[in-house]
Amino acid sequence: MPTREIRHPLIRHKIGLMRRADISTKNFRELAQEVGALLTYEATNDLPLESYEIEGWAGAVQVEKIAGKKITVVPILRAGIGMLDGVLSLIPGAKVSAVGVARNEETLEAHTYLEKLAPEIDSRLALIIDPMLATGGSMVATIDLLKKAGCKDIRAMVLVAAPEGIKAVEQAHPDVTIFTASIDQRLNEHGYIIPGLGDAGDKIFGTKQKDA
Ligand SMILES: O=P(O)(O)OC[C@H]1O[C@H](OP(=O)(O)OP(=O)(O)O)[C@H](O)[C@@H]1O
Ligand SMILES: O=c1cc[nH]c(=O)[nH]1
Ligand SMILES: [Mg+2]
Repeated sequence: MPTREIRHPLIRHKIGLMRRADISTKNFRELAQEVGALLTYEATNDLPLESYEIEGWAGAVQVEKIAGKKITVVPILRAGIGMLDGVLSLIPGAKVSAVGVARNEETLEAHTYLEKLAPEIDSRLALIIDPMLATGGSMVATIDLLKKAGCKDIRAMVLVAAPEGIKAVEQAHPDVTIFTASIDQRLNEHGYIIPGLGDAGDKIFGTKQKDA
């Protein structure tokens, strides 16, 4: 399914702030959660609703609720944790499935080191969150393992995506829609997104190196 770049003014504004080289850990963290929430709003736009009746202040009233779908949010550790509270602020009852994937900084290959999935994951909508989609290796590995566990409806939310990563995910998993706040220009020779955000995990956890 085609990747969706959400060009909402609030998102454009917040991503702009996140690109500053001198941004503080506090501000980067806050903005990652806020953009995570805004992407969640878009990524859940088509969830089916069902009507039911309640007793309102003026008598019986028809209201709506999300029909049937149970949701699991899947942060790709560690940087994905930086968007988790933003997503849960809109879907507070969602179960969280933690997936640990680390990218080898030399080979850029993704290595999965943790898989702690929610129960009945095969009947849940899975919302994967990770700030960065670079080569796409981490995202493809995560979608692979969710599909192996039986997930059928998988969506991915990333703050910034490189065209290379989008292509890799679309080729490996054409049924998965990517929601992103920005499609950036390219990857550099170290596999970092240009203009990008630098190392999102380091910025969220305060382990940022000077030149990252
Ligand atoms: O698309 P890819 O080329 O796989 O790169 C993107 C991945 O790299 C970063 O994580 P990293 O491996 O640095 O781990 P971290 O979250 O612990 O910082 C980022 O958060 C993505 O998970
Ligand atoms: O640009 C990038 C690429 C991978 N991981 C990051 O944190 N940033
Ligand atoms: Mg990192």
